[in-house]
Amino acid sequence: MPERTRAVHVAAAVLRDVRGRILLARRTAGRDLAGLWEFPGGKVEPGETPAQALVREIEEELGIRVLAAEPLIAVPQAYPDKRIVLDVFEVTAWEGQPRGRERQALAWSPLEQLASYPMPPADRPVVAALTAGDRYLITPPDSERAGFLSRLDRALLAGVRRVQLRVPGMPVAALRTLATDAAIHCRARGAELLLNGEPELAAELGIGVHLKASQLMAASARPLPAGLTVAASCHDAAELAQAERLGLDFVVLGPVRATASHPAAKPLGWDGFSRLRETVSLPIYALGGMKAADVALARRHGAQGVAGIGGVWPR
Ligand SMILES: Nc1nc2c([nH]c(=O)n2[C@@H]2O[C@H](COP(=O)(O)OP(=O)(O)OP(=O)(O)O)[C@@H](O)[C@H]2O)c(=O)[nH]1
Ligand SMILES: [Mg+2]
Repeated sequence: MPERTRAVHVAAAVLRDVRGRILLARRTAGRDLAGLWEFPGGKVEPGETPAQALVREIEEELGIRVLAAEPLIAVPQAYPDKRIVLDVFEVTAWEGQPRGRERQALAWSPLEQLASYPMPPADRPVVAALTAGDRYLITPPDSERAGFLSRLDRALLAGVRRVQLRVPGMPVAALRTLATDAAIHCRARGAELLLNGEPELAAELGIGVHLKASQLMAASARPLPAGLTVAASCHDAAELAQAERLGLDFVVLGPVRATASHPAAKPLGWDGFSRLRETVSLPIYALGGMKAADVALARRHGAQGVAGIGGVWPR
């Protein structure tokens, strides 16, 4: 595939019924990716904005009129024969009753069953945006224990659903105690805790693990059983490919911007982030100079959201 093939821009809709279920449509025979389930929508035509294409496609495919929609996530994805940007909107108001006007099957899926529908690769980050947290908090290296747990509680109250406990150099006994306490606080708020770099201790405690890039590249299989989250730090296409091959749940990719903590690393920028994002279908958090206020910007480049130490914690 030529490096600079222009991406096909696709507008697609998340429609929710009164029970919060999400509408999926099945791609009909004879088209690419036939039989897979997708978010209804289609290609943006010349002269149209993505929002206009959304309204037209949803009318054509479902016979309803979109009245209001907000951007959710735009996923750049490379397929063997083309590149697309899957630009997904949350439709917040519409008129009419959806029906398959192109003989496509429709299904209303509860959020927790979305991931069980076979979908195209570009849809995995969309499902993750609908079901997983938009911020991935990484603990500061000097986490002092008492102060740390109350700070963690504040973050959980602010809606954080994923936390990585990273305390370089802490002796394993102290780390076990801190991780146990942090896991209890996270669980109480429906959040998950991942332990940086210590798969054995994570398995013992029944929590997830976050692998360093070197551990990722040395691994030949997921270090934890299914049901426990495995994530990793990635910086390039080779690390992303390895994470996808091992079936990891998500990764962080960066640095997107220059950071004081890693002054030597060359920043990817958002364009660099997008070009790497499209090579895999893993959910990815953007790392490096991120603030909580950058979530929407990150999602416009196909990230689930932002990961970070300083800027992402509530003050
Ligand atoms: N609508 C839609 N398209 C998706 C999704 N995921 C995904 O990879 N795509 C890809 O986006 C591209 C455009 O979708 P489409 O075939 O619906 O385009 P369209 O409605 O304009 O139809 P047409 O070209 O058959 O007339 C296809 O290559 C499709 O495989 C998704 O969730 N929804
Ligand atoms: Mg379509």
